Amino acid sequence: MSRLAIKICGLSTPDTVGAAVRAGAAHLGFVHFPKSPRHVEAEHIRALAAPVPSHVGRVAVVVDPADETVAALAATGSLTALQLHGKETPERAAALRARFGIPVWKAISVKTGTDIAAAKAYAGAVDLLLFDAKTPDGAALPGGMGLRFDWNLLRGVAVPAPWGLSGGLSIDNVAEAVAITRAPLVDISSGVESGPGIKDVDKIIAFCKAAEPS
Ligand SMILES: O=C(O)c1ccccc1N[C@@H]1O[C@H](COP(=O)(O)O)[C@@H](O)[C@H]1O
Repeated sequence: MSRLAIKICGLSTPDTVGAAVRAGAAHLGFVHFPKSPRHVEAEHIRALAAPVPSHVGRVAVVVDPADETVAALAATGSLTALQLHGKETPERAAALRARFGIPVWKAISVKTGTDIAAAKAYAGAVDLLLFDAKTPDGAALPGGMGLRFDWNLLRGVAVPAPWGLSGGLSIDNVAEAVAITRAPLVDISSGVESGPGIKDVDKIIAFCKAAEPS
């Protein structure tokens, strides 16, 4: 069985980037969405990503971005993937991938099994599907709120693309989440924070240990 991939998302400081790399994260996430307490500008992403070893992915998280927004992020030359976390259609996701030549991850907001089945429409259009909990109507953010969905919805499901699990993961529940879903990748943001947008080095280390014990 291949190693579980871990993505630590919402990083905004050099020390927490370094901690995530040393703890064994396969991907680092940088949120580019002004409403988020984790928002970082494109130039800040460039600086944060500069010392990151090339084997560690650098993912920009965006929400229904305009082409100009993606162009500015792509121009940093720092990204290994673009995570679309809004209401982007398969056609829009495919168009961004084709125009900017960056692999695209699509977050799928999940409340029911129907949401998981609907992800099929993105197969072939994106490089990875990320199942995340649906946030309530009118919520300030479409992710990063520490909400989880019923992981049993993914039990035994043959997902038609590379995929990952996010939403409400924590040091205490990640092993159970992986045991139920068999997710090949886990993604966490608020569960390794001491306050909104404040990443905690000790929690990052503990999460990586809990996700991949031994
Ligand atoms: O973290 C944010 O602020 C954010 C803003 C806009 C879209 C997505 C965001 N975060 C993503 O949400 C999931 C789950 O986060 P959590 O672990 O439940 O806090 C994760 O993929 C983040 O990348």
